[in-house]
Amino acid sequence: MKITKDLYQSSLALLTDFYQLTMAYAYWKSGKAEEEAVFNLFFRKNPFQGGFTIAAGLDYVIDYCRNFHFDEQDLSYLGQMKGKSGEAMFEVAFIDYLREMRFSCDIDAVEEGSVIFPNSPLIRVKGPLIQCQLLETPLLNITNFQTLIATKAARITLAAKGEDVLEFGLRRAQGIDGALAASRAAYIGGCSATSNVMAGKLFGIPVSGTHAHSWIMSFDSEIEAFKAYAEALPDNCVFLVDTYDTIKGVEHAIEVGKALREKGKEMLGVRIDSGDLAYYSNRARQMLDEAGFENAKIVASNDLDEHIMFSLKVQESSINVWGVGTKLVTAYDQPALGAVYKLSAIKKEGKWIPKVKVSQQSIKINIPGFHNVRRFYKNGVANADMIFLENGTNDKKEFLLIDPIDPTKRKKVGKDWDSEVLLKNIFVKGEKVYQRPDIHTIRENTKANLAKFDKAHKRLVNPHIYAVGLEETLYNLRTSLVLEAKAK
Ligand SMILES: Nc1ncnc2c1ncn2[C@@H]1O[C@H](COP(=O)(O)OP(=O)(O)OP(=O)(O)O)[C@@H](O)[C@H]1O
Ligand SMILES: O=P(O)(O)OC[C@H]1O[C@H](OP(=O)(O)OP(=O)(O)O)[C@H](O)[C@@H]1O
Ligand SMILES: O=C(O)c1cccnc1
Ligand SMILES: [Mg+2]
Repeated sequence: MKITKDLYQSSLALLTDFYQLTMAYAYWKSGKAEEEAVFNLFFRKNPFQGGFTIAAGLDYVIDYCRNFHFDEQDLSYLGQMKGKSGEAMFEVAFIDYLREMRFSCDIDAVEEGSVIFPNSPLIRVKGPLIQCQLLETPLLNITNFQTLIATKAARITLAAKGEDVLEFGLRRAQGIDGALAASRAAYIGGCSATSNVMAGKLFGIPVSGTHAHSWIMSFDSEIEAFKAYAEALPDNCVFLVDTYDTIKGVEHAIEVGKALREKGKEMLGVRIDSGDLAYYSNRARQMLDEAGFENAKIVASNDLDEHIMFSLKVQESSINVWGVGTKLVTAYDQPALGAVYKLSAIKKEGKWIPKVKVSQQSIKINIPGFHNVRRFYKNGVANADMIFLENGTNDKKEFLLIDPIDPTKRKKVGKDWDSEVLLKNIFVKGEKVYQRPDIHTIRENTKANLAKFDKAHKRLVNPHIYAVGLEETLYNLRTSLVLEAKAK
């Protein structure tokens, strides 16, 4: 995909918070830069008050890491930075160190399109402390947004119950980057196509589109406009019927549809963009069916989201293609996922030392150590996720999972149950070992992965909480580290 290279033609190493560089410098000065560390990227709450989250953004993360280096322009920019006293902020020897720095971390991550839950690691980075630190901001930037949008798209596609959702968000998206990443993530989440032509070109996403009111308004009458459009694009006729009067608009579409049919072409459908979408879609369906256009689709748009779509389904509307823009690509009801990136262990004299950040709020206490996630299935249905220490006691017959926030919530899973480990090897010592699936496969995986979960976790409001617990050994380690830290 090479989005970074195609868009910026340069290094993205400075796409970070300044404090990552001040820490990087201080790590280097104090001789800690090359100490080995492990960081985990995770979020604390499913977005949109939902019951699941869809991972996205790994492809960008891979490109970012592979391209990770400071080029001469970056270095001269850093070299000229001055502190308050007017002296150079960073020593020349540090700038030289950055020049030679090459990405050499191990990265394990859940694949794009995976169903994921709060507190589980999404990405685990192990490597020189300085590199792990510098990756914090860009990895969060990429993952927070794409995961959020893929999740919103998955909710919207669930509400569409198998019908096509077209992503129409470009005009309302958060800038150029936001639009491109949103179109990509929306496709991963389940949308069928985008109106964003550049996203189509860059990512290979199907592109689709109808026409706007301006097309109709540029003619003296609606019928003339439909006829001219049919003349120009006989294979792409979805007529927007609501510019003046939706019912008359459908009549005009039928008239032009009949003329098209005489030429051996078929009208694809109509689009309704205002008014009561349930009422008008049902009227349009009836009129189209009576005129022999049973296969013509009814596309609806106008500030749709999963809740309005759910309601339109309950109202038995006849909409069968959903155009969704603003509320999808801006993640309208929750503008950030809130994922974080925390140090969980550091190696001292060849030994991993687990680390916790203590907080008054137990939700903010991170999970220490070198951990991974295992998903257990019962009769093919996902049952619980276990966060466990990779080098811990994993040879038990059954595992006790303890909720990281409320330790009274516990659950047992059998070792012999079907299960899979969610973090996959992506990079080993800076070398990519992961074969990226193409974007269509990722989209299919999202659908297949969601199908493994009970519908109680997928309902739009008040979902049943899916169990994610710390394996007992890890829970005990975390508790003892917290008590130890509090005693300090
Ligand atoms: N039957 C329906 N049930 C629930 N929501 C609906 C229904 N029909 C339309 N909506 C939604 O109600 C909102 C209507 O918004 P608004 O009043 O701004 O549009 P409008 O007046 O119909 O059209 P416009 O202002 O674009 O001409 C939209 O979000 C739309 O998706
Ligand atoms: O409503 P969204 O989910 O964002 O979908 C995209 C919208 O963009 C277009 O019109 P635009 O909103 O530009 O103009 P309009 O609202 O006046 O129709 C289109 O007709 C949709 O209404
Ligand atoms: O193709 C469409 O119908 C379209 C594209 C962008 C925004 N609204 C509608
Ligand atoms: Mg609009």
